[in-house]
Amino acid sequence: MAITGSNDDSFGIDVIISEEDKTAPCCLHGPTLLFEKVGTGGKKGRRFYACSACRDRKDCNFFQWEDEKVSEARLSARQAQNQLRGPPFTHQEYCTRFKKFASLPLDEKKFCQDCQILLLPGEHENHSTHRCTAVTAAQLRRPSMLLHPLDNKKSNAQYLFTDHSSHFLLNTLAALGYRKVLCVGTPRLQELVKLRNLEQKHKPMQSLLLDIDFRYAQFYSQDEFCHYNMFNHHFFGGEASSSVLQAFLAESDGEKVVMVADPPFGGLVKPLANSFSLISQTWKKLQSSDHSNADIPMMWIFPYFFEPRILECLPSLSMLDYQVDYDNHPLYKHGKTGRKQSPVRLFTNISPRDVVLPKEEGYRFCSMCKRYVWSLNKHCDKCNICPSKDGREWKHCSTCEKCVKPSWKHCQACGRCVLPDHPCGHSEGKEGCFNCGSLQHKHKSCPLKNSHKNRSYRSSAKSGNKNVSHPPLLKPKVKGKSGAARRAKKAALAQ
Ligand SMILES: C[S@@+](CC[C@H](N)C(=O)[O-])C[C@H]1O[C@@H](n2cnc3c(N)ncnc32)[C@H](O)[C@@H]1O
Ligand SMILES: [Zn+2]
Ligand SMILES: [Zn+2]
Ligand SMILES: [Zn+2]
Ligand SMILES: [Zn+2]
Ligand SMILES: [Zn+2]
Ligand SMILES: [Zn+2]
Repeated sequence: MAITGSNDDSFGIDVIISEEDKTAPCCLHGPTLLFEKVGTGGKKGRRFYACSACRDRKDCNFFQWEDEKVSEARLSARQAQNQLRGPPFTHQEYCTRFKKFASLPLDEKKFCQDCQILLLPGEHENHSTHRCTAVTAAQLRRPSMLLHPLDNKKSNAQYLFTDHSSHFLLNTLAALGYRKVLCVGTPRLQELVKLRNLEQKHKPMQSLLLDIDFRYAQFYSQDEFCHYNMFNHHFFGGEASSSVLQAFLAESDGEKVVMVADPPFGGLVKPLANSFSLISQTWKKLQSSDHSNADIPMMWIFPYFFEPRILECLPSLSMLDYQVDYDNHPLYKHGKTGRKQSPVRLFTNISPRDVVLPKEEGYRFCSMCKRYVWSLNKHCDKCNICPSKDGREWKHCSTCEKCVKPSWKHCQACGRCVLPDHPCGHSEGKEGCFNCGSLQHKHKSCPLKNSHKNRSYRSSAKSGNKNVSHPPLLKPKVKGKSGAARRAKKAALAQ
């Protein structure tokens, strides 16, 4: 069953996060998530468990009704299958292999493209019909260049930062005084941290990569990489692995930690927010009491149209105008000619005024908003904000009393600004609020309309409230392609 939507037009699917539920069955990707079909008017359907990481049945077809009785035989068959399909080597074994590999003469250093593995001399024979390439010392330091990006759009979506964007991120974090970077799904950032240390020009920084892509275990020690699923906060290496994170989060000698996460864009916001909150809680417990209320400083990299959903889950974050560029993304690439603007932004709890966006790339400081904004994001005196989210210059509509996308026109029949070719009269019926996507209210009573900081998902999750129910932002009627991918495409192609 697909997670982001169903084939039934009138249903959406909500994920239920409960910190107390330790009974979720496991698939190859750790504990599954509990989902619930939600009909129009909030009518609840039968709940089921499905894979947290894969939103395509083809990648992981785990499915179990919540109230389904599973026989012992099926449980052990499942367990056996999970073990069978795991990685070929343990992390410890990969580390031993890496040491051997690093000491080989250059002409014996080979990487099998087909198997995505560094080969030891005795193994060349077995891979003789495969595409094998030589590996230089420089390449060994850039695994993200050596490994083939996993391009499974729905689950892995390994879109790698351009050098430009990753340098911007790293330099910004270094300038803010962070010395430890927790890289959640950001292998290229981890690489840069290590390369920067080699230059010996700056104070060294530490980094720890948490990623589901176990191929990275070939290149990093157990203190530098944990096989981790960010949708269920699952450490595949068990407690030994989660204690690596714990040790990393301790800030000895005043070395400040920052977390940078770049999840696959099709990912569900609520489970991600929950995992990041759990990381923050671990960090908090290690802090001296005077900081106990603050969260771990973080940057969550995600498309701008998820802003309401992210802020609903993690109200202490705010979205910055910086456009994150990717090397291998067909739409979000910084082109030499006719640059297509990336819809991907930074969501952070670091004070926006402190994150200096580069002037030479067209960002400026808005003294009213006290943050750096994109050149086309002009301050509106009536709204008293720099309103643009998508990088285009927005315009003020005095009837709606807010700034709207340049392509929108005010429609009297709908009573709001919409695209000129909208299905008139239907735009705010079943679909609820156009401001935040909620089905529970219309935009006029949207609590996020003027301030998005007054609702807290986190407090209810923390207090152990089992069924924290949220207005689904991921629109219910998603068919085929992932909703995020569709919206991303739509947003990137000018309306
Ligand atoms: C959009 S890419 C981000 C890569 C980043 N831009 C970089 O250049 O370093 C998503 C990353 O998250 C990882 N990933 C995907 N699903 C994951 C999961 N369930 N848990 C942890 N990591 C995951 C992928 O392997 C990939 O490294
Ligand atoms: Zn799975
Ligand atoms: Zn091979
Ligand atoms: Zn402004
Ligand atoms: Zn305005
Ligand atoms: Zn209007
Ligand atoms: Zn209309």
